Amino acid sequence: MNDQIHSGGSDHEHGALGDAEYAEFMELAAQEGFDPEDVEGAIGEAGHGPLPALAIVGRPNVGKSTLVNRIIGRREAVVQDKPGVTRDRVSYEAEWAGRRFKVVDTGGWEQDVLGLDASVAAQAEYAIETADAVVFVVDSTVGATDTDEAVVKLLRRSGKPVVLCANKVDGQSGEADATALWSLGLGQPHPVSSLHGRGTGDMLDAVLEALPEAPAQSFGTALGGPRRIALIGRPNVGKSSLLNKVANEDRVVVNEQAGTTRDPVDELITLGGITWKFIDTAGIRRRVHLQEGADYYASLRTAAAVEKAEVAVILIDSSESISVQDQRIITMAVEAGRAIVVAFNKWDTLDEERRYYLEREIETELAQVAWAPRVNVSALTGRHMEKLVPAIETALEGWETRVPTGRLNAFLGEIVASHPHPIRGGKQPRILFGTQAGTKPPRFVLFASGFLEHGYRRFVERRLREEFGFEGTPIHISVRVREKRGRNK
Ligand SMILES: Nc1nc2c(ncn2[C@@H]2O[C@H](COP(=O)(O)OP(=O)(O)OP(=O)(O)O)[C@@H](O)[C@H]2O)c(=O)[nH]1
Ligand SMILES: Nc1nc2c(ncn2[C@@H]2O[C@H](COP(=O)(O)OP(=O)(O)OP(=O)(O)O)[C@@H](O)[C@H]2O)c(=O)[nH]1
Repeated sequence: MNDQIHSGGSDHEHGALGDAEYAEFMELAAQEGFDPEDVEGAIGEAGHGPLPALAIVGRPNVGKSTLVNRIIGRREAVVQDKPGVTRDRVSYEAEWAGRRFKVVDTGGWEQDVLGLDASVAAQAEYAIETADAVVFVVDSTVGATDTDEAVVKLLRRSGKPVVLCANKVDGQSGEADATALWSLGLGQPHPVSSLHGRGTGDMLDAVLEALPEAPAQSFGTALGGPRRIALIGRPNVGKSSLLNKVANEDRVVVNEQAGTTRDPVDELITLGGITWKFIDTAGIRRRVHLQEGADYYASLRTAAAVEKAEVAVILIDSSESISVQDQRIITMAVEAGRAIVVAFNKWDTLDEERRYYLEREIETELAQVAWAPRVNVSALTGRHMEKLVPAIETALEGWETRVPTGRLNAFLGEIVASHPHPIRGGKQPRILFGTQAGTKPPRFVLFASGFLEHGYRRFVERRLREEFGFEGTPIHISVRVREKRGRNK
């Protein structure tokens, strides 16, 4: 029998809405003919804070991707891209028994470039760094291998809760193979068939027990610790130099082996009178790269740093053309929903001509973050270092901005009146009302009488930015259509 993974949103999250605001909003939605449960679900979905993260770890071919697909409730393979390339997207939202969490997929990563053990160790390391709990998948038809044993050591050392998935137990006869995995010393093996869904429900129940309600690294609040910055960019753009410059001291370069547990990698640095936490500075300072798979490790580190940060400072080498790799890094930060500052380094090297071309490149290549504050700096000369902190503050401010529902609806009413959606098939879809259900980054839910075209959504986003700021932050807009109950987008 198949376990039913999606159980529907039945929790009572109000998102960023206050109690009175929420009650008023629900009344409005009911008047307009929306199903209250659907509206509540939409607000809960858009309004949630950072979700706890569950990583799926295991050797190649044990069935990680199949399991991820099953958990997130999708039939097609998650990972169609070739391994070896930076994967821009590694986490997916999932829900089980009314609880939401992120699933971090470590399948399909770079197995040809790295040796098997190195690749699996890197996955495990990434998972340990970013996850709140881990599902360790073993192919029970094969049994525990040396590679599996090595991963177990890493997982044990991390202290993170681990749920052992004995996969490929497609029927009763496989149960004995699962039982044999007690030998790994990770506690009870959960017999599962990711392919058919057998046992996944019981395993997910165990996962929910292991997974904290909120991530260990919840976003800084007024009371929380220092704001967290990820300083990211492709190799050689000047990350170490910039870090040294802002910290005003020379640092020891640390040589690290991937797959070893590291000592503190984050660093507190006081800038502009405020203490900030720079994430994974060890990775930044690391100079001696492994020859093979260096890009792979670099991108894993970047992804991990972005996961843990609130704001990403993306460093670009302005002396060189903006590359696909720069764009991938930007996409990673945007998709993770982080506040973003773009810093153009090595400004001291620019002549008139390069400056001209750089402006053109920015227009064409960096359109996806046209809203991010830009600073032109030189880690070498110290040029404009003092502009970094204000830019970071601006981005964080945009990231945290919340527009009250009343004000938002006045604004939506105006744009609907002045710029109605084009008529399609004799009908004119209208935005009826909306609310900003979440912040960090801002998340809006619009309720409409019909499908809103992509171009119109873009227009609404542009107008939202003009009206309310949101500098330096991605914005999420989801749309609920009245006729189609329970459908998003
Ligand atoms: N019989 C059986 N086969 C399974 C099960 N889960 C996965 N498989 C098969 O095992 C193979 C590998 O599955 P994937 O999900 O791609 O494995 P992976 O661990 O993500 O592999 P990498 O992406 O290489 O790391 C596929 O042919 C799956 O169909 C299962 O529960 N039972
Ligand atoms: N002219 C100039 N050179 C710079 C500047 N910032 C860094 N560099 C040089 O660029 C090179 C790379 O700098 P790093 O700080 O090592 O770059 P990184 O991004 O940390 O590099 P990885 O460790 O490979 O990721 C070094 O030779 C620096 O001296 C700058 O503002 N101007």
